[in-house]
Amino acid sequence: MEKSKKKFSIKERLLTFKHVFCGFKVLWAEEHNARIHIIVSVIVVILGALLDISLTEWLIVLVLIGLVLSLEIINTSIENICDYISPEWHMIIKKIKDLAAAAVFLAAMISVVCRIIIFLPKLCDFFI
Ligand SMILES: Nc1ncnc2c1ncn2[C@@H]1O[C@H](COP(=O)(O)OP(=O)(O)OP(=O)(O)O)[C@@H](O)[C@H]1O
Repeated sequence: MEKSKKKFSIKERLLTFKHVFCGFKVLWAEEHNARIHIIVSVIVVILGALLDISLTEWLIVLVLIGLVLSLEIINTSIENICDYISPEWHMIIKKIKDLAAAAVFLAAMISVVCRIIIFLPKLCDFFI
């Protein structure tokens, strides 16, 4: 049925969460880089609570966690599409996968720099 003619259903909306959890399950099971991002994110949130970072700092930390994890999910999705349409080596597939990986790397590096700016002075105050 055409999407615009479908009736709105809360049950169907709730069922979409099932697909979301399947996505997270695949990510955790198949993507080792994503596991590292998730574990580091949990550590950063715990550190944020322990070091009592400000509201603005929380917003920056949380937005960057969301950005990096979302890009990792999109990267995984792109990799899967590539593997499906072209299991053999291809120059264009290489370009597509490298670009998607570069997007995750860029966000992860910006995130690392912001975390250093936010946490390093607080960690120094705490330990010194
Ligand atoms: N079919 C292909 N054709 C050309 N190059 C490929 C192909 N598959 C993988 N590559 C190259 O190998 C790299 C790693 O691809 P792979 O699919 O193994 O991702 P990965 O090891 O899971 O990487 P990531 O750490 O970004 O998740 C790609 O960035 C690309 O340069």
